[in-house]
Amino acid sequence: MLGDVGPVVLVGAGKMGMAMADGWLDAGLSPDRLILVDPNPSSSVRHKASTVGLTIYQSVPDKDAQVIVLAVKPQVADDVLASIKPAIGDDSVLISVMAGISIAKMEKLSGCAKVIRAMPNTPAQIGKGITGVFSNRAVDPQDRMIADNLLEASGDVVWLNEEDDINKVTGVAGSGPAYVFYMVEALAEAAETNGMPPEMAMRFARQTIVGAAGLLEYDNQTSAEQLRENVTSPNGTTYAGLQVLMSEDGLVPLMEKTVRAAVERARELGEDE
Ligand SMILES: NC(=O)C1=CN([C@@H]2O[C@H](COP(=O)(O)OP(=O)(O)OC[C@H]3O[C@@H](n4cnc5c(N)ncnc54)[C@H](O)[C@@H]3O)[C@@H](O)[C@H]2O)C=CC1
Ligand SMILES: O=C(O)[C@@H]1CCC=N1
Repeated sequence: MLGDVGPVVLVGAGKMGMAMADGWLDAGLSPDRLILVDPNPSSSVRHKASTVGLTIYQSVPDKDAQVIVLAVKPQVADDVLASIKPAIGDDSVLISVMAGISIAKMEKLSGCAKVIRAMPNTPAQIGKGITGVFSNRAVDPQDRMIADNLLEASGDVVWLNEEDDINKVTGVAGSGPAYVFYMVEALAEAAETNGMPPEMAMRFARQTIVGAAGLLEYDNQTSAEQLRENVTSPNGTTYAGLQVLMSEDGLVPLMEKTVRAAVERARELGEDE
């Protein structure tokens, strides 16, 4: 699927960058068309690169790239945007997955005309991510197709109407996997409080979330609400538990506060410009 794409320069071979790179390689991107740039790659990334035949560069090679993907922390955005200039040609497309950093800032500091903001999540690593995407006007249908090909290797892709929508996607889906992993931790902790040994508590909590997520995927015509109701016997145990979780100060207001905090932080990261 990605046989004709590249060269793709991935700047930042960290958790998100490598999650996407795994998807691209699985989708047929040739390792010699993927250029990793990271001055400080982890040992697992170095191992992966040598296994697959990828070269890791200290800085961006002085050669026009078709696509440059920025997956570094927003805090180093200024330096990194200035450093990618040697790889930018007239037709290069810059795709940033950095939370908060605006298109205007990226245009200004990198000099790249075609800029796309994308917000993926780490399930990209197994092709089950979802990515929100927004581009500037210079990005044409051909560029969008290339971006779609790359991003679809990570899972679903949703093009957004406004740049601020990226901040909303960040708070819901970019950060969302962490909320679910924390739910596993919380469920295990509650199991322990109710008398289960720690190892057994984590085993039951983790597999319960894995199983529930699997059911959402397998039974994708059935709403989450219906799947919940399928578990809930009248006046049974689930009903008793949900009375707490669905109460006025239960999960909905907590989740609203959680997502609001993440969305506001995404907006703040953009304001530090
Ligand atoms: N981790 C996640 O779930 C998600 C992260 N993001 C975004 O992805 C970006 C990266 O986040 P993570 O992968 O979690 O961070 P990370 O810390 O795992 O990776 C960042 C990588 O950038 C490298 N780096 C630092 N300075 C560099 C430079 N000058 N040139 C090239 N590489 C450099 C680091 O050595 C590191 O390997 C952030 O902007 C974040 O907002 C977006 C969606 C989800
Ligand atoms: O925590 C963060 O800032 C990044 C963006 C979305 C997920 N991780």
